[in-house]
Amino acid sequence: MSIAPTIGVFALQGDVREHARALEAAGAKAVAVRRPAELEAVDGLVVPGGESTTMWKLADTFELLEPLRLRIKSGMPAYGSCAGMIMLADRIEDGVEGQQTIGGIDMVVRRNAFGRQVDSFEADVDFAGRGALRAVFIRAPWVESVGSDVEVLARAEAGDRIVAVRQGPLLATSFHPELTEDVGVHSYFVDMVREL
Ligand SMILES: NC(=O)CC[C@H](N)C(=O)O
Repeated sequence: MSIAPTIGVFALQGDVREHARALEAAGAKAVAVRRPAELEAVDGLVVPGGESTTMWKLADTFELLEPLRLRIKSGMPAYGSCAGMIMLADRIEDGVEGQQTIGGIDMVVRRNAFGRQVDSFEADVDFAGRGALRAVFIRAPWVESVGSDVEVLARAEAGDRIVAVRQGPLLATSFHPELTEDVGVHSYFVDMVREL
């Protein structure tokens, strides 16, 4: 039996508790990450749903932005949902002026992309070929384009929109699996952390 990996949840903003619960249900030990020393101690990190502009500003103020970039550059597994997907994108569209991300995934993510049509909706998506998963979208971004090293794991809107991607140890979804009972995406991420 493998030991439970310790997975941090970026906890300066966002739906931290929901991710912690899903991670524990998927067999990990979840801890809150608010400072660089806490980041040092984790095997992987979740960046939750919330508001990416606030996350960026708080990460900068609490001197966590550079440590996050460094750990991701050195190969720490990370998973971002919704605002967290925006935070893991190398490039964003429709950000506020000067908005920065942690980066790591070679993709362009459009903020609030679905939001212009409807603020919030649910849909079944086929995640990583594992069959239908109920996906909750809340003022969600979509992935506008990806680099050649990025694997597309899920699409929505009849295949038109990329809503889940993976690049090596980095995973991102437009939707919020932490808001449903299905821990499939968190289990997939916990397995990624175990493998690395
Ligand atoms: N539910 C969410 O995480 C929404 C993301 C938000 N629209 C942002 O730009 O950060």
